[in-house]
Amino acid sequence: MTAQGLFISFEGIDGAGKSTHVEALAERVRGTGRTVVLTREPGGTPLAEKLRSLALHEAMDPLTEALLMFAARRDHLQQVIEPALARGDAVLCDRFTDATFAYQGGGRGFDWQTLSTLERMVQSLPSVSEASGVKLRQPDLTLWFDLPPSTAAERLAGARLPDRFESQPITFFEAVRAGYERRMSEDPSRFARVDANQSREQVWQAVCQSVHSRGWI
Ligand SMILES: Nc1ncnc2c1ncn2[C@@H]1O[C@H](COP(=O)(O)OP(=O)(O)O)[C@@H](O)[C@H]1O
Ligand SMILES: Cc1cn([C@H]2C[C@H](O)[C@@H](COP(=O)(O)OP(=O)(O)O)O2)c(=O)[nH]c1=O
Repeated sequence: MTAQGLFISFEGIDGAGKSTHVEALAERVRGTGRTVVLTREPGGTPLAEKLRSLALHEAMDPLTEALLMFAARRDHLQQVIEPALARGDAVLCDRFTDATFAYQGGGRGFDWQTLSTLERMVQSLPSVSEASGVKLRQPDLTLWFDLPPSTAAERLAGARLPDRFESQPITFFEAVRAGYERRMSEDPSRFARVDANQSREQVWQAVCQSVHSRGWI
């Protein structure tokens, strides 16, 4: 019997504090004896990293942007995520599909239903039987680092050079945050909302608590 893989995604607006905790959580999960694959979206494969650099730096219309995100995801799923889960590894991913719904859907106002159609095309798993219907690859847990956009902007000021998304106004990030909220309401049990408006140590405790309560660390 193969061990079951574990898939955890990290989400939130830019500057919410996700990246600060990814490596530490990876270390905790490694401590349970699992191999950890630490990755990110858009990106995670040579092709997807090229698509990332286009999506983050070139001007384009919202449909092109959404298609690039899903094209990068498709390659990432096929080359990295699915093989890792099949081996029984833990995949820790800095952003996944919820970011597309939040940024392209919420932030850009791109059609939610079209994103759902693309999600089904890109993330469907081979069905075990016809009766079992189409299953989609989704994270086992999504840690949503929730922070008011004004606080995130303060944290990011001077921290790094802004890309096409990070240079957006606060109203854009309010809409992204609402996108995450909507996405969580559609599948609440998959999400743990982490109050990111606390000290690093308190946020870390909340992250550990969410993963520990599921028996994974
Ligand atoms: N709890 C916190 N309190 C204050 N600053 C923080 C906190 N967590 C992270 N930061 C800082 O905020 C900035 C953005 O954090 P980062 O982890 O890069 O965010 P993200 O990956 O979500 O964009 C970094 O400079 C980081 O050091
Ligand atoms: C995965 C994904 C990311 N994004 C955006 C969110 C971020 O602003 C940007 C890159 O994400 P991120 O890796 O968090 O940026 P950084 O390395 O600067 O912390 O891409 C989308 O718009 N849609 C998506 O589907």
